[in-house]
Amino acid sequence: MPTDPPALRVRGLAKSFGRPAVAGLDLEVRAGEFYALLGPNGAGKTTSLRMVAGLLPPDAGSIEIFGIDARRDPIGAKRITAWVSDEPLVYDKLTPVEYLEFVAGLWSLPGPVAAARAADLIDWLGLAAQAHQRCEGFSKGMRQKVALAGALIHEPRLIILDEPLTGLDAGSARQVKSVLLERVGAGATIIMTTHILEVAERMAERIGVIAAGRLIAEGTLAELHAASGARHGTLEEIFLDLVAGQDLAA
Ligand SMILES: Nc1ncnc2c1ncn2[C@@H]1O[C@H](COP(=O)(O)OP(=O)(O)OP(=O)(O)O)[C@@H](O)[C@H]1O
Repeated sequence: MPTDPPALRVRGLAKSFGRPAVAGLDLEVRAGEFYALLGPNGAGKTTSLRMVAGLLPPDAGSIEIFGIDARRDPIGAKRITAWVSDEPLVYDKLTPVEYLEFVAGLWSLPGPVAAARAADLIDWLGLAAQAHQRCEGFSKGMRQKVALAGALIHEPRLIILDEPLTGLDAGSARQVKSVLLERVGAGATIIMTTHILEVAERMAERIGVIAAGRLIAEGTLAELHAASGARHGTLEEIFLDLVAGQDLAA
């Protein structure tokens, strides 16, 4: 019986900026999974995900999104993928409602569908009070929420987020987390980088650890604990142990 393809399958992904940033990354994320990608600063997380999202050409390697070869068919891959950067880009002169209408138009969503989804996202992300104000006066956190709503409006199957909770206050972080969990509940797959280990620990089904452009460990929290030399089972202990081991091996 044929098996469904994974949400993401990356093999031998490489990118160098003079020196290697991503050095032969292999990564597989299952359909419907919430996957957190951790790693020290400069480990290659953002570079890897930018290549997956089609924003940066790889030097080598393959990327498949739900079985679509993203290098051969970038448009097909982008159609089912969302990318949310940690530097949100929204159009200052538009209001959140106008911005969502605009993005929905790019995806050719029927008007009533777009309006219903926009209303839900605005409500879930706590943007109702600003829904008709221009984005130009918004804080970084508010822009981040508008950008997230824009990325989700076409109901992508794979949602890739780079540090989505950085700079959000506790209330906004909770709203974003619950929207993400709602999407996973509805069948989407999420890959998220974070330095907030508690978020990875609580939300992700599996966690991958990248160091020096390679995946050095992967699994559930229990599996990572077993693979590390950490005595205690907190993700912080495990992460620091795994990364320290990598430094010695380098
Ligand atoms: N456009 C670029 N030009 C030159 N070097 C780059 C560029 N983008 C990334 N790099 C380098 O590639 C390496 C990996 O960077 P990347 O941003 O992918 O790491 P990261 O794991 O996301 O780090 P952080 O946790 O600090 O965001 C770093 O050494 C970085 O300086």
